[in-house]
Amino acid sequence: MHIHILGVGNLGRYIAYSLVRGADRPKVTLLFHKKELHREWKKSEGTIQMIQCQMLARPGFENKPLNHFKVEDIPYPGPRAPPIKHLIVTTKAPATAGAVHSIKGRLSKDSQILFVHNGLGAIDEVTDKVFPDPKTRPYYWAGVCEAGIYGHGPFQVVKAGEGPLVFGHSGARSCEVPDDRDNSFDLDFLHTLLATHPLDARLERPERLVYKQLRKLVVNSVINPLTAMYRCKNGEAFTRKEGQQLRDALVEEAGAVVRALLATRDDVAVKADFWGDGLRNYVEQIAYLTRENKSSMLQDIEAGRKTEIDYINGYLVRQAKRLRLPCEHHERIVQQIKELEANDAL
Ligand SMILES: NC(=O)C1=CN([C@@H]2O[C@H](COP(=O)(O)OP(=O)(O)OC[C@H]3O[C@@H](n4cnc5c(N)ncnc54)[C@H](OP(=O)(O)O)[C@@H]3O)[C@@H](O)[C@H]2O)C=CC1
Ligand SMILES: CC(C)(CO)C(=O)C(=O)O
Repeated sequence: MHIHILGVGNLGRYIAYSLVRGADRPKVTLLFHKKELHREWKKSEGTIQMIQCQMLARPGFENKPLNHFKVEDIPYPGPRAPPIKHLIVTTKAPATAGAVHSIKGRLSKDSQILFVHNGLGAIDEVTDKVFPDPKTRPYYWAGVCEAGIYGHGPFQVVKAGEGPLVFGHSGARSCEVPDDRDNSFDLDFLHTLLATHPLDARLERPERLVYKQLRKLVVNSVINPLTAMYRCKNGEAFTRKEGQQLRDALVEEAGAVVRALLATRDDVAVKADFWGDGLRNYVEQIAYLTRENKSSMLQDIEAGRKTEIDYINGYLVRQAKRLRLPCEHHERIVQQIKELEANDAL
């Protein structure tokens, strides 16, 4: 088994490290899209290290760095780029379609792609811009990662929060439940992912995966922009007085859009999870459990990077427009975050 990783940032490094620590020990190749990565790779002496957060205070007790990786440039330097059979894409949502496009020539119907990113809509872009033809489209998997990972040193990542990687067969469009009879998946790839113990990878049926993606979308659509706007940790998103009404309105609007997206599903219990106090309490619980974290959106704003707002609140706004539902609070917050992006990038 040979797995390529596209998007060699925090999550990509964590997944690459976990794969070679897993029971199957696949060959793992990191795809480098810029020269700086080679410089950093040299500094780390060609190793990746994953440190458990609690071990940071105990130097000498960290996991050993691992050196079982190959690296390859994008574009491939040789005359004929070998095909990629198993790919894990861990770019941020806005970069995903462009990144996959840059290695399109190496992918085919025989390839398996696992996408792991926050938000929704990036897979739709890959389908539209890279693989519009279903006859040549790879088999898609999507994952929701509940662990918290941040960078520490050259190719060194810290696992700050435990959580599984929930994954399953994905449709070519977000929220689409793919045909169960499509069994063209690669059993070895599935087995390798499930055998990757540090990832705590859990396979879900497609409709359950969509449910998990939507729950995460709602959580991110409330916690991320509020923490970015108020420059606060996740815990404060629910404890501060300021913005209480806005927070409740965001939960309510997001719930209504998601319920409409699930309208064709006859699973009443699932739809009930996106109603009123239950949904609000769920978001509050995640804010509490991750209370010491800085959300990824706040981190992006602080670093002057583009955020994933278009794939989180922006996704909800686009769906609300299509379904003719009100979504003014999310629409406004998208604008506010874009203004912050523009100001902080100056
Ligand atoms: N870190 C975490 O704890 C978790 C992250 N996630 C989600 O996972 C996704 C990735 O997050 P994270 O790893 O933290 O983000 P990072 O920014 O650390 O990693 C993304 C990587 O993709 C690279 N990239 C950008 N464009 C391309 C391209 N065209 N080709 C190849 N690589 C490219 C980036 O490089 P460059 O520096 O050039 O931009 C960067 O190294 C996000 O959607 C995030 O929300 C989900 C759960 C947990
Ligand atoms: C769950 C949460 C809010 C944890 O920080 C997250 O996913 C993010 O920051 O993007």
